[in-house]
Amino acid sequence: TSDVNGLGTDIQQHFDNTHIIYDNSTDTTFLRGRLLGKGGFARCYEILNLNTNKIYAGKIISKTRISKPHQKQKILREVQLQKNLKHRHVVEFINYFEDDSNVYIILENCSRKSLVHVLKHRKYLTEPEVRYYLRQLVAGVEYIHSNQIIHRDLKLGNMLLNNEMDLKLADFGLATKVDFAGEKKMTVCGTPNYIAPEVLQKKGHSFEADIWAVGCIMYALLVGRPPFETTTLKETYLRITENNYSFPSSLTTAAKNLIRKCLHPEPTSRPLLQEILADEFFVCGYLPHSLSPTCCTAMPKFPSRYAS
Ligand SMILES: CC[C@@H]1C(=O)N(C)c2cnc(-c3ccc[nH]3)nc2N1C1CCCC1
Repeated sequence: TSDVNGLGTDIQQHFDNTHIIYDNSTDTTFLRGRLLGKGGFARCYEILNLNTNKIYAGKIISKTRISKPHQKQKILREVQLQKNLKHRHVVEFINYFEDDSNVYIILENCSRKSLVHVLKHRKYLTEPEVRYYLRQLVAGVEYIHSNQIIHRDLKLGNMLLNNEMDLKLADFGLATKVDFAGEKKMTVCGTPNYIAPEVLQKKGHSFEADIWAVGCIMYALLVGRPPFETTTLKETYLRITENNYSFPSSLTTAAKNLIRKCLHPEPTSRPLLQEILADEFFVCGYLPHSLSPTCCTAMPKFPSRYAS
């Protein structure tokens, strides 16, 4: 490809001019780049804004896939929930527009993908790394909860990393807005990955369901697999309702204690987000304020004075 707009061929490499996307609401032209993956109805691509030469991530949903009104409503709800959120650890919503064939959701690019990819390379992470990621996750969840939003699908695949290794909370496809204090949601339309017992049992759920997921995420990062994973969904759901999980001996007491608190079967007995950050696990261990990108593929060596 020729060097268009002085971008340099290193960036141009993923884009060709056979897929031009035009947003007439902002008179912006994009080039569609490489496929990043699929999420629900959407096919996700890297896209290049030709007006600014900036790269974004685009969720492109064919209108044939959302022909039924409730399917279109679901997309519009996701956009409604995400568009007003502005926080360092929540994926930035850039724009939403349509053309005759597709609906487009333009989002911040997170070039280092998700913690799923990190764990694929690393198997499991060191405690300092888990503190680093969890602190940012909790900050992002604190922000959305303060905006009366429950994410309801916190999982490694929705914890994305930008080029600077900042964690960004993604995918509000199962999220919901709490309309009044004390409101309990009775259903989720979709299947959360780290689903809390009260959601499974349809006993009414709220913000505490996200705390349960934080506990599952912490376990998965330290152990390399989720706490309730089995070969069948039915068996996994049985273990969740029975609160049946165990720790490998490799985990420290502080880590086990915090996970246990987050995975309490009684939602109101789980810690608040502020209490998680004040927990012994965070306070009595090294919390790096930055992480090298090499941590995506290789175990870091922290200065020995910061043992664990
Ligand atoms: C667009 C959907 C989703 C997402 O929400 N964002 C913000 C995102 C950003 N950059 C990326 C990205 C990956 C590699 C470079 N950028 N990916 C994102 N994803 C992925 C795409 C496939 C599954 C989830």
